[in-house]
Amino acid sequence: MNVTRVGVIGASGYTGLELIKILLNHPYFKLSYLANSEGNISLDELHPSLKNVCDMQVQKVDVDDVASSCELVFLALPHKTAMEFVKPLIAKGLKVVDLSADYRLSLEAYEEFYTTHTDKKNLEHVVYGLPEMFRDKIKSASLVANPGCFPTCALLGLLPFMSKRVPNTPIIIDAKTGVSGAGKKLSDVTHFVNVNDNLFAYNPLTHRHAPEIAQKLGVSFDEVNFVPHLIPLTRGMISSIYIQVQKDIDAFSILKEFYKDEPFVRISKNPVDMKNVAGTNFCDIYVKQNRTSLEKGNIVFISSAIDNLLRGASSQAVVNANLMMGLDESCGIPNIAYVP
Ligand SMILES: NC(=O)C1=CN([C@@H]2O[C@H](COP(=O)(O)OP(=O)(O)OC[C@H]3O[C@@H](n4cnc5c(N)ncnc54)[C@H](OP(=O)(O)O)[C@@H]3O)[C@@H](O)[C@H]2O)C=CC1
Ligand SMILES: CC(=O)N[C@@H](CCC(=O)OP(=O)(O)O)C(=O)O
Repeated sequence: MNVTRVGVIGASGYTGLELIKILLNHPYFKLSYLANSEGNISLDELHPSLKNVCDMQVQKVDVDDVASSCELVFLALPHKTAMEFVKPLIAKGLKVVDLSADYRLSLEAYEEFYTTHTDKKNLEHVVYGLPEMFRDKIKSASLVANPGCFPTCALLGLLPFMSKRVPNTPIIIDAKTGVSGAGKKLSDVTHFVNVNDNLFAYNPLTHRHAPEIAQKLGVSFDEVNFVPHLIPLTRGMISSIYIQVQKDIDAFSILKEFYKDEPFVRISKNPVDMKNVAGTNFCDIYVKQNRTSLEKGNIVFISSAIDNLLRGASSQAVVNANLMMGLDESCGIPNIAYVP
């Protein structure tokens, strides 16, 4: 099997570090290029945890250097910055997995919830990188938009039940995330003193991930009631989801059948937790239906858990890269949780 040379731009960030850790152990990807905004620094100066593990240098990003060093590149960059690099990298024939939100939405929704799009051309052929939805398209994609962490967690919980949903009833997603979801930049909201011993909702019903969830479910933004909460832990995400479904369905059987061939979705008979997926690409899902029939149908409670930095970002990105390079999607992907 040929080895593919890969690069990470955004190597100093949280998802960049997770990418590096996975790629260093990957049997068919060779980490060949690392960059951040300033460069000229060794990887172990940026990430002391990698001392005596990897002695690579981190460069200031240069598109020609990326093109001569890699066949595939991961962009672990902030929104807006990512699309500035996608354009020239795709033009040079590289395959790109973009972890930012720049290519996840339609042009109209992106410009409403983010900013002006500067690379409309590549929006036309991008593939949304949720393998359970778009596996075949990902295999032939040159540009993959890696999903957001909340959308990954919510979509995997909701997808099995959308065909049974009572039309025009609300979809309610109450989600909790660890603080690493905000990236390494400092802010008052994510300051230790604000987060420690605390729990609060933010951007209720207006968060930028609601349109991403709605578009992939094929429903309107108004039907998705999404409220994220910040919780005082480093990594992990859990979504408590409520939807109304047709009467007389067997929710557990539907969930099991829907994911029976999926390597990275585990169905649980008990409510799921964050710890059992931390450090892995798994999404664990539990479902419970309310037996009391409403006039139109029953409420179903779905609980889904992921590691926001891995299934919500970096390990899902490497699964997508595996598919793009014709590899088994499980190749090099972490599957043993940080327990205890
Ligand atoms: N954290 C998470 O759980 C998730 C994050 N994402 C998305 O992934 C992307 C990365 O997130 P995250 O790792 O958390 O972010 P961080 O803030 O931790 O890291 C951002 C990285 O981007 C680099 N960077 C910023 N501007 C430039 C530039 N102009 N040129 C080169 N490098 C630059 C930074 O380098 P420097 O150190 O030099 O500033 C840093 O390496 C974002 O789009 C985020 O929304 C997606 C899903 C989950
Ligand atoms: C705690 C926290 O701030 N989390 C981020 C989600 C991070 C993520 O996955 O989203 P993107 O890839 O779309 O940036 C947020 O709520 O915006």
